[in-house]
Formats: sequence, structure tokens, C-alpha cells
Amino acid sequence: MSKATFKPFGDDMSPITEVPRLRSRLERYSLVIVGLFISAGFLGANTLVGFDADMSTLIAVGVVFFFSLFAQTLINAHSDMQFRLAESNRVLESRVSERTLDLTRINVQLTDEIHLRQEAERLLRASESRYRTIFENAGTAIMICDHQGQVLLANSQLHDMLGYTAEELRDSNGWMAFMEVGQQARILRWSVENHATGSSPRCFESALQCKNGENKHFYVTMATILGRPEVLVSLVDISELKQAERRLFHQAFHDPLTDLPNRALFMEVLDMTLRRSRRNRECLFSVLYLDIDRFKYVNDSMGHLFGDQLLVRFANAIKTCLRDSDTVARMGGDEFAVLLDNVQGLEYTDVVVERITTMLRKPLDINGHEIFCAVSMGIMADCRAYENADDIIRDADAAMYEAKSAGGDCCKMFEKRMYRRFKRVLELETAMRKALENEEFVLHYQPIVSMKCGGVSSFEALARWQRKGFGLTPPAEFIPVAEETGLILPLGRWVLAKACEQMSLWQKTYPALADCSVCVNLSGRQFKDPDLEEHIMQVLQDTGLSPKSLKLEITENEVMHNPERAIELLGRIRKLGIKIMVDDFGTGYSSLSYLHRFPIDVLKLDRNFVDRLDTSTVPSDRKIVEAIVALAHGLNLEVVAEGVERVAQREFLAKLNCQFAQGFLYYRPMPPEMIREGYLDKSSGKILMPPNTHHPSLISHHP
Ligand SMILES: Nc1nc2c(ncn2[C@@H]2O[C@@H]3COP(=O)(O)O[C@H]4[C@@H](O)[C@H](n5cnc6c(=O)[nH]c(N)nc65)O[C@@H]4COP(=O)(O)O[C@H]3[C@H]2O)c(=O)[nH]1
Repeated sequence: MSKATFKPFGDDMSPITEVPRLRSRLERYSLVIVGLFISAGFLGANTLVGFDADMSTLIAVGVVFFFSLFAQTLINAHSDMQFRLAESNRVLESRVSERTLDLTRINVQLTDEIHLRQEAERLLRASESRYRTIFENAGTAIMICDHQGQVLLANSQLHDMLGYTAEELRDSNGWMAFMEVGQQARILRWSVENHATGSSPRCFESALQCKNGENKHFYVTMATILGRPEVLVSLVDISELKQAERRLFHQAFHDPLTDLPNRALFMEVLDMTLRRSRRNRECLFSVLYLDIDRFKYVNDSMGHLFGDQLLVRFANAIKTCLRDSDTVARMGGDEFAVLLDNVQGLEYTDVVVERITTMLRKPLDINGHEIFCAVSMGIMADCRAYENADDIIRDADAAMYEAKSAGGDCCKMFEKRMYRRFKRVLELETAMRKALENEEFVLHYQPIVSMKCGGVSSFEALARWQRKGFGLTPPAEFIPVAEETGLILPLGRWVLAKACEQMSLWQKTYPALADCSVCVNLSGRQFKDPDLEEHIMQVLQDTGLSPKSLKLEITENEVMHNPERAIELLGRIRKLGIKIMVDDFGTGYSSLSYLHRFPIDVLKLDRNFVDRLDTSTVPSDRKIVEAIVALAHGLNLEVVAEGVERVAQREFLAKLNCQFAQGFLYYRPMPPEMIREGYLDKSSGKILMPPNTHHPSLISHHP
């Protein structure tokens, strides 16, 4: 801080130098006066002595002159000395004043510095206290270590979290000793390499062993402290987060019901196995694809809870057939996949397949119910040639599908042709789903004729698919696929509704057809549908068709699949007034022992028997037909002979008193428009007989 200096004598004249100058002037005047007094005294003395006046004056002047000169010299010398003294005094004073100023300035600076230093110390103390407070109360464990990991200082949270005291930490081999060995080396290297450079902090996750032996997970941040050979380490306990993460991971990659790996995880493991086998061609591995047979039936009939328990028991049972290194996964629904890893030769695959099939021969106990669980299994014995995991599963699935198509409860080793078939089925399924939405299905009707009078007694509704770009597709091409894929349920419902609607319309338009009925095929899947009965009643109600105008055809095989259930269900349906026909009779299970118990009305003699009636040289072929017709009559059942193409067949059947016939000899299946335009007599509402049947051209229907 500069201060203005007050100068009363101007810059060049200080009060110190001015005083001697005045004094010298007074001295000079006093000497002249003394000289004058001496001269006067001398003049007086001369006069007394008797010197003459002139001489006295001369001596007096001389004395005055001498004294003046002497006085002048003295005065000059004195003045000079005075002046020099004053000058040096002035310089000295000036220096003193300068020094004083300097000292004042320095003093001010020192005072400032002391203030600054005091402020800095205060700030440092505040900062130290702040950082200590943060260090102690940060809510995370913090420690300061040397670059070897030796703990120099740690806050209380760190002690709490790890359980070690300050002494124990100090005496340990550094905090890194608590982490797993592989990580230790990496972290130590980073610490040593970076402690001097002050590089950006390093963050990582680490499991540290606490004093109580527990392994906790921490999010660790390590930061070098600039200018000091120290590292600041902070630990955030993420053990719960890790647990939640593990739970989430588990949920994302495991099936919640069976706790088995799910499809995503299985595909991941399969992919890794495939990649490993590419590096080492010796690594053989196999894949099994399993689907529980008739699981949907169990689910529908026993309830979903029971179905779930079956899946869990099945999953556990499969696990017992495998080694720990094998993987079993639930791929969805009732499908499971097994990865047999590192099989030493493919014999192990056979062994496991055998173990599974043996295991399945024993019943599974579910809530006291003994359930035999059959599976269809696709086997991919050696998967090394594959490019990706998806293709392996695709082919394993195709082999499983083949096993399922073969009736289930069997294993099929994958062959290339299976995939082609599987692909075709998949394509058909997709196309059929769209076809259902776009209403590409139509019904053709084939009249069934009374052999006595040639009248039409009923019409069989037969599904056709007007497939875009493929023309009219026959049911043999799509019904089996619809059965396999379950699409038969929506398709079957549509057929039933459409056929009842058509018959109702015909009856309303042509009263002569009032006693005519429509026959609708029921597939096995439909027959197992628990809502079947309700659906039939709903359709009859919606279309206004009388139950006696509806006949349901079910194949002998389906009836025999679960005879007791068939007896019960068919009985209820029949009570509604609907007639039951057994289709393809004679081709499937021998149901003779059951036949009398079945609540049925009509047997349909299979086309193959009819075909051989006039061509076969084996007499037994005709005997079989005779026996079936006689049996039916004995049980009071009507018989419809299917596939009657030739007159000879008709005549043979007529002799046996077979009541009804269906075949190209009479009519081919036709769209309703063709029946209306070509065969319906508009005035009478009766069906016209085709010319080649040798019956009267206009024939009334026969009830
Ligand atoms: N060679 C020859 N064949 C004759 C003769 N007369 C009739 N047919 C054919 O025999 C089949 C009779 O039907 P199905 O035994 O119930 O056999 C049906 C039935 O099992 C199934 N089907 C057709 N429509 C449906 C449907 O809507 N639902 C279900 N579940 N199955 C259906 O498809 C099978 C085949 O039906 P389509 O191809 O229409 O074949 C029909 C019919 O065209 C003949 O004199 N000679």
C-alpha cells in the first residue's frame, strides 16, 4: 500500500538542511560585527596609545579586512561543512525515509502474507475437516493405500463392510489380498504403473473376502493421488445388486416352472459347443429333441395344474438320465431339448436314449395318479457338420416331428428327407392359417344314396382348399397337416358351421329335403376337444338345423383310442338327436368287442373293401364284406358302402341288403351351386339321379 508523503519545504529543501544555512548567515554577520568592534576597540586603543588617526584607521581597516577575510574563510569553511553535513544529512534522511517506506511496504506485505497464510491455514483446516468428514461419512468404504495396496488409512465404513480392524488391514498383505488371485495381479499392475502419472480413475467390480469368510461384491474405484505415491480406493457394496442381477439372469434364461434352462440359454450353450467342436473336431456332441405325446390331452382333461406338475416331474426324471455336463432345457410347452456334450463316441448317445426310454416305461406319480408319459424323440447323433445351432435344432425338431407322425412314443434319427417334409408342413401350416383368415376353404357335398330306391338320403360335407396359385387342393394334402398342427380345430368348427348352414338353407328352400341330413367328419383332435358338445349345440342353434339332420363321422381308430370316453361322449351327443357314423370301418383297431357298447347308428364300410368286391380273386375279400354287413345288421346299425364306382359292386352290396352307398357311380363330391344347378329339380325340390346309375331320372329322397 503506497502512502503520500507530506513535504513542507519542497522537494529540494528539507527543514534539516535549511537551519545550518541560516545559522551560517548569522555567524557571518556576527564575525563582521566582532571585527568592527575589534577595529573600533583597536582604533580607540591607538588613539590612547597615540597612533595617528590615519595609521589607526589603516590598521583598523586592516584588522577589519583581516577579520572579515578570516571570518569569511571561517564562515565559508563552516558553511561548506554545514552544507555538506546538511547534504549528507539530507541524503541520510532521504535514505532513512526510503527505507522507512520500504519497511512500511514490507511490513504491509508481511502483514498481508500473514493474513493470507492464516487464511490459507484456516481454509486448509476447513478443507481437511471437510474432507475428513466426507471420508468418514461418505456412505462408502474408502481407503488410502500405497501403490502396493498396503492400507494406510481407512474409514469406518470400510472396517464395517469388510470386518477387518485398522491393525488387521495394516498387517495384511494389502487389500488386494482379499480378491481372487487373477484379478489381484491385474489391479496391482495398474496401481504400480499409474500411481505416479495420475491417470484417470479405474473402476471395476470385484468380489472381496470379508473377515467372516463371506464373499461380497464391490464396485471399486481406484484413483491415484497426484504428487503422492498413494492410491485412493473406494468400495461400494453391490452384493444385493449382484444377487438381483443373478436372479434376473436366471429368470431370463430359465423356465420358471421346471427351473431348467430355457430356449435362449440352450441355444447359447449349443452355439458355444458347436464353436468348440469346430476348433477340436474330436469333440463329439449330440442333441435330442423330445415332445411329450398327448400332453394337450392331459392338460385339457386333468387341468393345467396337473399338466404343470407332469412337466416338472418329467423334467426331473430326464435330469436323472444325464451327466452333470449335459444340458436339458425346456424349449416351450411340452418340448424339451438335451445336449449331450463331449460324448466319447456316439455310444453314449444310445445309452442316454435307452436310459430315457427305460425311465419312461415306469409311471410318474403325480398327486397319487400314476401317469405313463410317452415321448416322441428326434435324435441328432453327430452335429459337427452344422454351421449354426439353429439348424441343429431345426433338424432335431424335424426328426421329433417324424417320430410324432409315426404315432409317437418312439425315437427317430434325423435324415435329410425329414427336413424337407418338415419344411413342407411348416409352409403348409403358415399358408393354412392365412387361408382360414382369408376364407379360402369351401365345402363340396357328396350325396349318399339309398340302395333300395336310389334316393339321396344325406350329403357328406367334404372340405376343399381353393389355394391361390395351386387350384383346388384335396383334403388328403391338408387335413393331416391340420391334424398335426392343431389347425383342424378352427377348420373343423368352420366345416361344421358351414355344413349345417347349407343344409338348413336347402331344407328351407326345398321342403322335399326336410328328411335329408348332412354328414360332417370329426377329426381325432376335435373329438378330444372338451368344448365339442357345447360347440355342436351352439352351431345347431345358430343355423336352426334340427339335430336329426346332422350326422357326425368319426373314424374307428379315434373311437378306439379311448373307448370309455368315446362311449360317454358319443352317448351324450346322440342324446341330442344327432346320429353317429363310424368311418373307415374295418381298417383300424379291431373294435368288435366294443362295437355293441358304442352308441352309434351307422357303419361306413371302407372304400378298400368295396374296391375289391368285383376285382379280387380272393373269395375272403367278399366274405369280409358280408361279415361286416351282417354284423352291422345284427347290431341294428345301418351300413353305408363307400367308394362304389362300378355297377358290379352296387349289385353285390344290394344283394347283401346294404342300405346305403356313396361313390362316383352315383355322384362325385360337388360344390353346392353344382348340386343346385345340375341335380335339383326346382319345382319338386328333389335331387335328380345322374344318367349312368340306371335309376329313374327323378328320384325322391329316401329317409
Ligand atoms: N376313389 C374314390 N373315392 C371316392 C368315391 N366316392 C367318394 N370318394 C372319396 O372318399 C372320401 C370320403 O370321405 P372320407 O372317407 O370321410 O375321407 C375324407 C375325410 O377323412 C377327410 N376329410 C374331408 N373333409 C374333411 C373335413 O371337413 N373334416 C375332416 N376331419 N376330415 C375331412 O378327407 C378324406 C378324403 O376326402 P376326399 O378326398 O374328399 O375323398 C372323399 C370322397 O371324394 C369313389 O367312388 N371312389
